[in-house]
Parts: sequence; C-alpha cells; structure tokens
Amino acid sequence: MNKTSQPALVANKVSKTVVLNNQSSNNDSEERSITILSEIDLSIEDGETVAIVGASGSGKSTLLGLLAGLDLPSKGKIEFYGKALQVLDEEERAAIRRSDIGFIFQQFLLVPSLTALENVMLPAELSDNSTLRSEARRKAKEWLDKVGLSHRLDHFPNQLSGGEQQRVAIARAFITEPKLLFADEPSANLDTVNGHLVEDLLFELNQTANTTLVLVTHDPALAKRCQRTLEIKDGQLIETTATKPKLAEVTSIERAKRDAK
Ligand SMILES: Nc1ncnc2c1ncn2[C@@H]1O[C@H](COP(=O)(O)OP(=O)(O)OP(=O)(O)O)[C@@H](O)[C@H]1O
Repeated sequence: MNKTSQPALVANKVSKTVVLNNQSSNNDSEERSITILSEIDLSIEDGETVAIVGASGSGKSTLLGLLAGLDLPSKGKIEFYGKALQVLDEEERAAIRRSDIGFIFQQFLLVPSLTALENVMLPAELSDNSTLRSEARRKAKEWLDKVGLSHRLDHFPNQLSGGEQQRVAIARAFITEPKLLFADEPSANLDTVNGHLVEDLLFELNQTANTTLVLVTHDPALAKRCQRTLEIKDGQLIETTATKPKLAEVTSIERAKRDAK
C-alpha cells in the first residue's frame, strides 16, 4: 500500500452531543442532552502509534467511533487521509472501513460458526478489490502464520484460547492491509503473558506494514509503548506526552520462531 505524507486523521472542533429522553416523576417526557466530546482538535500522522486514555465513561470509545466513521460528530469535521467523512454517505464510509481500516476489540468478535481460517478470510472475501478476493485463502494462511497460528486453521473460536482468538482477530484486521488500525482495549480480556504477546504483535505489524495505530487503553504501560498519548478529560483532549520515536520491536512469536531454528 502506498503511504502518503498526508495526516492519517484530522479532527477539527469535533463535538458529540447525545439527546436523552427521560421520563420525569409527573410522567412528562423531558429531553436532556449531554455533551460527551467538546470541540476536539486532533491530527494523527501516517504510521504513527497513538494511545487514547481517560477515565471510564470519558468518551474514548465514542471518539474511536467518530474517527472510524462509524458515527458522525454533532459538530466539526473529521478527515481520513484528506477525505472529509461527513460529506460521505453511510455506504461510502463503509467502503473506506472495508478497504482502509482494521478493528480489534477487547471481546475479539470472531464469527463463532467460522473456523480461524474462514474468519481471517472474511474481510478479504468482502473486499471491493478483486485480487484480494481471489487471494483470500492464501493471504489468510499467511497472516495466521505471522501470528503463530498456522496449526489452528480449522479450529472454531470456542476451540481457541482467549489469546489465540485475539491473534486470529489481529490476522483478520491486517488481511486487507489497512492504512489505519483501531484497537479498543485489545489486551483487556487476556492474562499478562497473552496480553503482552498480542501487544507485541500489534506494534510489530504496525512497524512492518507501516499501519497507523490508534488504541484505546486503561493500561499506562501499553500507552507508554505508543509514540503519543492523548487523554480525554471533561470532554476535552489533552496531549500528555511529547511525540517519541518508534521503538524497534521484536515479537515473542518472532523470538520463539527464531529460537526454534
Ligand atoms: N448513545 C448514547 N446515549 C447516551 N449516552 C451515551 C451514548 N453513548 C455514550 N454515552 C455516554 O457517553 C459517555 C462516554 O461513553 P464511552 O463509551 O465513549 O466512554 P469510554 O471512555 O469508552 O468508557 P469505558 O472506558 O468505560 O469503556 C458515557 O457516560 C456513556 O454513558
């Protein structure tokens, strides 16, 4: 994939307000709105690794949803590689998500009735790119090998450990070689060893594929591995670290493969 010097994401005075419909004690319905995010400005460079942190309920997932074009801001603009998301319709935003954006969630969200191989093939088979569609099986095998799971191709999600399921989810997110990867608490449901393995993989793949990585986390150690940390507080975004250079990453899987030779 060709990378550009254009920022991956730009948010310009982005606000998100939701209207709540409350039933009051005298049975009148009263409308109340809450502002989750208020005039957020943000620019994320191509290939950068950025952590979004903040207390529970501060608006991290809301911001991720807006940046991914899953939801639209109440005010303000978001640009994805120079394309203004608010002028696109839902189908056009979905096409960008299919081709250029990968997602990893804390709940893994694999399709339970599909094997590991079929889960990874799925985004390639649904791609608008006919070459990728025709190579879905070969690429899925390649990505499952990269995450150390070539011996688990025919396993269904319920036959895999949590760490293995998240590695399948990572292979699935990378198969379309997205420009940008969003990870929402990617290691929160895993034990320390598996959590670190998954995090190592994310950073290694971010480096080898030059994927921009935006992750939401409660874990300060994980945030520290990113070049920049942004904190949401009272609906505002506060930059808490200066931009750092990327660290050289060698994953535990690479190490294990090397040691086995
Ligand atoms: N559609 C909605 N209607 C009403 N309130 C909402 C809606 N979406 C989010 N909220 C509220 O907005 C706030 C931010 O939610 P969000 O899920 O973005 O927080 P978060 O920082 O990701 O939280 P956590 O770390 O607990 O996952 C919360 O108080 C939530 O209850």
